[in-house]
Amino acid sequence: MKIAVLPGDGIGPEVVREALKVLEVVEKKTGKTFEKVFGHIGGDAIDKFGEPLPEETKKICLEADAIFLGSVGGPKWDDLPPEKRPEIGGLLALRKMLNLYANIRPIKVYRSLVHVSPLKEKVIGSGVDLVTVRELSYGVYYGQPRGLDEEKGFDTMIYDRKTVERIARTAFEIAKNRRKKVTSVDKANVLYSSMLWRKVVNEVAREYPDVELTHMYVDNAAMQLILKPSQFDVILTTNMFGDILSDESAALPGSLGLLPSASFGDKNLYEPAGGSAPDIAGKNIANPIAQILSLAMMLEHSFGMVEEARKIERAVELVIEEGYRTRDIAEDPEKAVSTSQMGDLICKKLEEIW
Ligand SMILES: NC(=O)C1=CN([C@@H]2O[C@H](COP(=O)(O)OP(=O)(O)OC[C@H]3O[C@@H](n4cnc5c(N)ncnc54)[C@H](O)[C@@H]3O)[C@@H](O)[C@H]2O)C=CC1
Ligand SMILES: CC(C)CC(=O)C(=O)O
Ligand SMILES: [Mg+2]
Repeated sequence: MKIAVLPGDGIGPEVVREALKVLEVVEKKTGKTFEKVFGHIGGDAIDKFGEPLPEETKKICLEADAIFLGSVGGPKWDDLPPEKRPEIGGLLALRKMLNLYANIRPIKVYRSLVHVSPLKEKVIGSGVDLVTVRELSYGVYYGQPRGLDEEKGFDTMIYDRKTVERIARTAFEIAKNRRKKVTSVDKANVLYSSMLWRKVVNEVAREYPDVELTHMYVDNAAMQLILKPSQFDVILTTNMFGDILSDESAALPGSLGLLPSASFGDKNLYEPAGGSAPDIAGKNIANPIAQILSLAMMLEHSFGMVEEARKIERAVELVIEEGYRTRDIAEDPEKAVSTSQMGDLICKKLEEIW
């Protein structure tokens, strides 16, 4: 069992370190060992190799059974030409290389965090448990032609039938095992690519008569997520809309530091939904939970370790229930625990409940 570990930039190395501590507990308890091969991506790789996705990193990823990533980017590299930047030349290039077509971002609001949410208790307390299924390898982040000069910048949003069918099936399959509701989010009143999206999603829906499908325009969906988040079960959407709406969904429990993700393709990749958080990097205050829950998703989806994944989720929930908080979710920042303390607390709890 080989894992490519790419900590990346900003808070990436800090939160990956905590997740690997949790993996150590799993190894100790199960007697299974994972080979971890570390690689460089993003700004970290630019500084070391002069490019955001070096050949060595590609090789490490292709030889691994799963990829575990922190995050990339930061102000230091923002002025590089587009294709050399950590985000486009690093992360997006890696996603394309691995054909990562589906990005799964589940979010739950823990009961003990209801009051941390910026929303009123009567809105958030009614039960929020949703998953964004985001198309990850096409759409406006990849469409050609695209270009930039002093006078003009342009991108192209393209979706073809095959791509929409594939991600729609992923969403319906996930919904089958949940509350059986898919909300497909598009902008089919304006965008041609969304018109095709909606048509194809309707066709795929016929294969899943037990799953209820509704369509929603993205502007309304952004509002409904805040107004009545409990109406959503599975949100099926495009690359850019999913990027935006999933960050918004992280605001429901109160922090991006709680939102994990799994991306499925030729190889699976696991990373928190948030970025490198340069505003808090290097201070040992970032929330490691998104990275730790991404680890749980990796154990479940890449290594079939479902029980172990549930145990990690339970340990996280119990530590939160006991009142421990990193600064992003703390009512009183003075009482917040650090990144490494939160990692230790989760490890200790995991050992206790194993
Ligand atoms: N997957 C990736 O590697 C991503 C990379 N980025 C890159 O990250 C850099 C910063 O981008 P931003 O727009 O600021 O997005 P961001 O997601 O890094 O941060 C947004 C806000 O959420 C907070 N936050 C994020 N993760 C947190 C955590 N674990 N604990 C506590 N607070 C957390 C940050 O402190 C910040 O206030 C940019 O270079 C951007 O391109 C952005 C999104 C995803
Ligand atoms: C480089 C970005 C597209 C990453 C991002 O914001 C995301 O995947 O959520
Ligand atoms: Mg994003």
